[in-house]
Amino acid sequence: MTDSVSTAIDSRVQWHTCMYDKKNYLNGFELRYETNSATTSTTRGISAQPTTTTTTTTTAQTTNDSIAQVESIMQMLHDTEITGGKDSFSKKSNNNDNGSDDEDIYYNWSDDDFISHNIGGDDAGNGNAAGTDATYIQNSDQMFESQNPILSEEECFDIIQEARDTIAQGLLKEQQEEEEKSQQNNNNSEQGQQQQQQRASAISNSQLGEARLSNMPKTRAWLQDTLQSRFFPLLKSRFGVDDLVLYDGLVLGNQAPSRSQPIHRDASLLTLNVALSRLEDFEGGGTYIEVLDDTLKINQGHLLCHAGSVMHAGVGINKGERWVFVLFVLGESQPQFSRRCHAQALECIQDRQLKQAEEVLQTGLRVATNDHLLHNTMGRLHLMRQDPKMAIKSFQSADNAYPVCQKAMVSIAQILIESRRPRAALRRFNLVLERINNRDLQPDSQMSLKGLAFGARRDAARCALLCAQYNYEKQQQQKQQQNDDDPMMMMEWNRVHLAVAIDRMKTCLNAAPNEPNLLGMLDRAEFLFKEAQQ
Ligand SMILES: O=C(O)CCC(=O)C(=O)O
Ligand SMILES: [Fe+2]
Repeated sequence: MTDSVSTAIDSRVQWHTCMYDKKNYLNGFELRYETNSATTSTTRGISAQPTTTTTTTTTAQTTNDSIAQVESIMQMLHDTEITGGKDSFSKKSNNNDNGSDDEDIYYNWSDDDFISHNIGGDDAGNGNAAGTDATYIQNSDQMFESQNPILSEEECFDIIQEARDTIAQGLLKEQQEEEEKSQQNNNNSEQGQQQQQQRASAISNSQLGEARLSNMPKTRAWLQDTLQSRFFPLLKSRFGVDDLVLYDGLVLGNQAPSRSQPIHRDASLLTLNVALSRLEDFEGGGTYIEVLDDTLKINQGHLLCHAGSVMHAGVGINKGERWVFVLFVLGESQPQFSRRCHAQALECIQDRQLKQAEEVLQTGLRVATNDHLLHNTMGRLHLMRQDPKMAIKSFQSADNAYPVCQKAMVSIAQILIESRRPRAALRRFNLVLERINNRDLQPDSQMSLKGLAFGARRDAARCALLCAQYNYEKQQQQKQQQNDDDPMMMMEWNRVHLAVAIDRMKTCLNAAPNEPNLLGMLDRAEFLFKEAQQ
């Protein structure tokens, strides 16, 4: 186990030293985005998995030794990031190469400088909204938004400018490499020339993307001062931590139309998000906070900061351009074992090293019993091993830890459908839809919520239809046999549940008019409903 984990770690360490290598770069991108990974496709994927590795479905016993090993590897990763962060971003003496002679102001932040958003879950402590590292920071159940700009218009402009150049250079480099490759293939052919023209126009359209701080020397130099004078004191004033190290940062640029990010937690203890564009520069956008089910939109130069483990997503825009500056900050004495274990487990799963993945997940759960992402991924792992019972247990733990997200409960319902238990599945879908409470039908609701609710309504209706059909057939048989067991009860069930199911199908048809499956289901449900009324 240790070997494979070490190999994976080597490749991640390498990623930090080689930021623009595309493969590793994407790898890092995925690590930054730890999403609620229990999805429908995972459930459907069961039959596609090789069966040779699925014979042992028992839970591997994690020994104290392997826990210690995993923990020491995670600690090593943390130390590497801390050292890397200090090397890249800490202030060097006489370093003022950002062209500005201004003495920066050492702000004294007070509560009045911020609007705070309570993300603490419900009164019973459910929700785990600030994540498992919350105990390390004060006010972890709050997100803070600055009342005033933290960066000047000029500073925002300069950062965007450098990010644009960095992204364009990256694209250019990529395209040159591709050109070299394709030139070898179709030297001077007409097709080759056409491709070159297409590439040239792609550059002039200034495709946006993300620029990493490691490729932005000017912004990095400017940050060495600004971190100490503005950002770290600000974070200390809000979260009471003073062993902060900037580990990584990016400038994200979106051009309309752009899609929302997946809901994720960051690879950070604390995250700073500074708006570089003015609100009037785009439509849509903002940062969606899952536990609030709300999108926070801040104006140019303003800042939003939160525990990295708060589930959130940058929202797509439908007009204009939106730039944000995101800084990922670590606490030197907080190695964040659980999120590191999760990231590691995802890599092991990707490499189909399921046993290793389980060991790492179990180690994470030892230190963070309430980490919903660890439970979710454990559920996925059980499904890959064709162990639906254990999967349901893990998804249930994920749901208990973070009932804000409905994906774990939907996964349970889907497992129950596959196990031919539509009535039990329907109860889970009902719970999901009760919790969503039609929020997805609001005009500004998130696409991900819309998608999840659409699926839950459709599948709930399908389950109700299956049960109603069963009741109907039973009633018909009993009529023939003149054996009056209790058809009234069954018809009462059909009346109540089909009415709800028909309503749900109609709601789905509003979003997907003329969808043939839904129309067929609706037809059948209306017939059964009429029969139940007689
Ligand atoms: O676009 C935003 O507001 C959020 C960006 C973000 O969450 C990220 O890049 O990790
Ligand atoms: Fe993020």
